Amino acid sequence: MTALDAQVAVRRGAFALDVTITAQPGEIVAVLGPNGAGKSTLLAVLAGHLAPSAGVVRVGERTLTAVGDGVTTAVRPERRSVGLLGQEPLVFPHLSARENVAFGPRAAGVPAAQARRTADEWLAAVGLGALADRRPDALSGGQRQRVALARALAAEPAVLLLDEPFAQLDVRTAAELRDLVRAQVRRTRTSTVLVTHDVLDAVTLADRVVVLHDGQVVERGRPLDVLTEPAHPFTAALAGVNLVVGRLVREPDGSTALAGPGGVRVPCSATDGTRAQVTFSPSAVTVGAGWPARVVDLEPGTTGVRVRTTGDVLVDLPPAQVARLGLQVGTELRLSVPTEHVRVRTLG
Ligand SMILES: Nc1ncnc2c1ncn2[C@@H]1O[C@H](COP(=O)(O)OP(=O)(O)OP(=O)(O)O)[C@@H](O)[C@H]1O
Repeated sequence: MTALDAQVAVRRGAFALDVTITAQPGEIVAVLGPNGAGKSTLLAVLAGHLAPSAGVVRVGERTLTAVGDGVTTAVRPERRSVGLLGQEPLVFPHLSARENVAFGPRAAGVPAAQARRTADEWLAAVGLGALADRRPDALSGGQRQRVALARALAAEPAVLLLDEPFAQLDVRTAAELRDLVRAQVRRTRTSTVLVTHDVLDAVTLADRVVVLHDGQVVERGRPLDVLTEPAHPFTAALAGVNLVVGRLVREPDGSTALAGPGGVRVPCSATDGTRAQVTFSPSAVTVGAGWPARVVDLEPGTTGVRVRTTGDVLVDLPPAQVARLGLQVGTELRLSVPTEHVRVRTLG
């Protein structure tokens, strides 16, 4: 099996995508980003549906796409050994599950009986051995997605592209399918790129993540590292932590704090004078003393009430405390965070 190695630039009016991405055999690399970040554009280039303005897509020794220096290589999508699993299962409605999965091997010239056997093995591998004769409309959404996964992998692609494949599934089915994808990608050692909005996909599946924002890579690394110490507001929001960028200042009592927008002052142990960012959990914020803030909105949180305050700082509070403080939009309050809950990164 071979690794994916791509360097892609796309210019489309005001939008510019610049990404380098690699995926080793059996590795799952998640591409995270908000709407319009360029995730689908990247997948379209990897799949061969879109020519980049410049760049190279290689799978092992094979060059699938090369644009630049007057050279253009563009291997057609069906010849790239790239499989795709999207939100909607890619299955033929008029074919049985077995015929759907056998389609790839048949198209590659495998004799019918052997292709059927391969299909049955794949259907067993995705837990659908007993349903091989059913057509897609007699299967549940999760089962159809299993057929689509089996179909994509039965063609033995070097690279698998996953485009939010769990988005339409209920929580339980999505969890089962994640397990299945992980197991099969590892078993077949397929280099895999997973595009998703969902942080759960990144933490449960990805070996590495690449975060895209406005077409640019704003961070990359192991999911745990990126989510523990996010460097970009989008990733901080995904990780459920506050991120404040500002300047480190000395307080009258000699301690150091980060002075951020909207009067936010987060105590932290660092040397003053430089630009820095701090991250801290909404549940670490205490109400009573500290910087002056105002309630911007309140919404139900997973463990209580999530209060958004000026400076875009989120505070998670138990409902009883919200009631006791009489919090509503516009209420003025003072906030603080114990230094030990604050991570500081100087920005130079
Ligand atoms: N066919 C197209 N023609 C022109 N511009 C396009 C086209 N498709 C996408 N765009 C633009 O390219 C940019 C990137 O879009 P893309 O669909 O790659 O983002 P995305 O990260 O996949 O977003 P989403 O999560 O909403 O699918 C956006 O500014 C979008 O408006």
